Amino acid sequence: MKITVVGAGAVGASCAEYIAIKNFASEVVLLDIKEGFAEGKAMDLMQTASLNGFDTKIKGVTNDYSKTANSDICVITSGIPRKPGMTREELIGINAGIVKTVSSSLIQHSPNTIIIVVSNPMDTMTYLVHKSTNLPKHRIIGMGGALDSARFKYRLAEALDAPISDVDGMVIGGHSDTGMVPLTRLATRNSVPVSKFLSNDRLNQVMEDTKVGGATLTKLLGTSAWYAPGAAVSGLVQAIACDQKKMFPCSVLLEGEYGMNDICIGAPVILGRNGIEKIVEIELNDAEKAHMVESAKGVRATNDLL
Ligand SMILES: NC(=O)c1ccc[n+]([C@@H]2O[C@H](COP(=O)([O-])OP(=O)(O)OC[C@H]3O[C@@H](n4cnc5c(N)ncnc54)[C@H](O)[C@@H]3O)[C@@H](O)[C@H]2O)c1
Ligand SMILES: O=C(O)C[C@H](O)C(=O)O
Repeated sequence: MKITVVGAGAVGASCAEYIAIKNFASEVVLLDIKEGFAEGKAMDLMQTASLNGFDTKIKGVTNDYSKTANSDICVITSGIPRKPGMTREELIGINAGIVKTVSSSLIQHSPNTIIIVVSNPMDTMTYLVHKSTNLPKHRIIGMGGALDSARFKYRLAEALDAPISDVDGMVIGGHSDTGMVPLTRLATRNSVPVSKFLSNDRLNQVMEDTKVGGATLTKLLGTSAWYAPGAAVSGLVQAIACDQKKMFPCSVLLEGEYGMNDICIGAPVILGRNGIEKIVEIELNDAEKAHMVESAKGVRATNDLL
């Protein structure tokens, strides 16, 4: 199993590290445009192999796509991150050009690859990859919902004063400060709806804290987060590589599902060796449906900027 990660910055390197530590891939190629940067990150990571007990070979290359040839999965993290006070949508001007060029170069060398898009604004970048390549829809996956759901579970566990392993929950919709749809109605602690333990006000607080999860970290760090994003990407990569048939909310091209067409937005999918093996349609109530419609409006407005 060969995996390429484009962008050896904070998220790309973290993602490569988690993939290696989980020890399911034979090779990870880390590619960056900055001379020597990916080579340095790869060497540093390889020097953790004996300490962390993995055999995955991590190779770094400067913009040489021939070294990515025949990758089973390619992850795109190249592009600029936001600074405090910015929205993800403001990154479109620079990141659209990068994502378009990078996806085309990847496909030239790995025509059968599955692409995972991470660069922001992620739903629009995923849509761009659909529009600018001829890859079938099941081979283009946007990562956002897996991260947002992890943050939702963190906030739920905090509110419940419970271990995170007791908590389950999912965030669908657009990966933006206003567009996320945390499904509080369906969240549980050991199969018991969380509304049994938390007031509506507390649940609303959890929902709002989840939606601004990325912005909160950006304010604290001065740039956007990387550990949880890297771990979330590695989870998707592992589900595909190991044919796990796991369910994650991912940005996926909808063709009628959730009453939407011609948009990439977060919805639950089953991930296995073929990429997106199924889009799961869950029954939403009227408020959740309205939330999804609003979320899609925001994503479409950003798509219109392409
Ligand atoms: N979808 C998500 O949930 C999620 C989570 C975190 C970050 N992100 C996004 O991921 C992107 C990367 O974030 P980061 O913190 O790793 O940024 P970073 O600046 O640390 O790393 C980005 C890397 O991309 C490289 N790069 C730029 N143009 C390139 C090109 N044409 N080819 C190859 N490499 C190129 C840069 O040299 C840099 O090393 C940002 O757009 C950020 O908003 C998305
Ligand atoms: O917040 C960001 O800009 C980065 C990423 O989308 C995140 O949610 O951490």
